[in-house]
Amino acid sequence: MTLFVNDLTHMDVSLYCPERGLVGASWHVDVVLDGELGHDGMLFDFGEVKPWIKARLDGGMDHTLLVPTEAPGITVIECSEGLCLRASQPYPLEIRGPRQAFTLLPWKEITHGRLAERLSADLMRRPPPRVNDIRLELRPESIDGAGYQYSHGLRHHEGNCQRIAHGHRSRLHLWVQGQRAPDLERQWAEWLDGRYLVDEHDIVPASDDDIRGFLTLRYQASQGRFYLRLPSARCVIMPTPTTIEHIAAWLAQRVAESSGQSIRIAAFEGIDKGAMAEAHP
Ligand SMILES: Nc1nc2c(c(=O)[nH]1)N=C([C@H](O)[C@H](O)COP(=O)(O)OP(=O)(O)OP(=O)(O)O)CN2
Repeated sequence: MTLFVNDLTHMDVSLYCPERGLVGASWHVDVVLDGELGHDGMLFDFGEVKPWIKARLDGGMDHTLLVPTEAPGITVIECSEGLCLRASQPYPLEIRGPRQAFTLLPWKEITHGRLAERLSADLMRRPPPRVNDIRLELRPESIDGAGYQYSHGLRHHEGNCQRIAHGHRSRLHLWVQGQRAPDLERQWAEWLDGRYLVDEHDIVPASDDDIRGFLTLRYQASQGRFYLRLPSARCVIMPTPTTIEHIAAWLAQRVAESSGQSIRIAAFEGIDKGAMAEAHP
């Protein structure tokens, strides 16, 4: 018997890409299970399959930085924080943090198809009773308008969002005088795409960095110590934590000031959730 659960949960990660650098990603998670029916006529109670798989993903790859360790220019070593990733292309980057904030993949590049195979195999290591195959699929959200892929970390978050390099692929909706403004949406999404969103309180003042055009961020959170150094040109600095509420309010204000118009915004954080804000020039 085959059971399926579409859109069981979402995965939000950042991945290191030798062509694009640090990139945020979000996927729908669809799952198919094969096995034998029990005396209750079920393969696996939907009420149990969902939390079982979500817990395995949340405790594993979700909200980690995915690192293709065979990609050119990558080194990963142990350090006092846990692991240290250094990359030389497309720009110099260093990220340090506790081990659980990284997923190391012995590959040259990361594709969501390959990740899904790996997750399916991980789930099958300890399958539930009567389940003899699990196939998981990671499905990018279909975004017909403007979208962008950003990375960030929330120092004050008690859960996995404290990890300094996790991210999202997000829609952006803007309204001017009650009408959606697709050109403006595209313009701002393009500007944000591939950026790291910085809370200015996390920046380590370092004059050398300023001169060389780099930013260093450092903070301590409940999972451990985090560190990130990357070119300032890849960053957008905000005066607040980069929660989606602050991103929405800050972006609405920037768009209003630059366009000279009153703006309403829906800023998504990954798939199907986010914050709304309004601003006036
Ligand atoms: N009110 C807010 N809550 C949370 C924010 C936020 O900005 N405002 N941000 C986060 C994290 O950044 C996180 O990356 C979001 O994680 P997500 O996976 O979307 O959250 P859940 O694990 O709760 O949801 P699932 O998609 O069901 O896994 C967290 N909270």
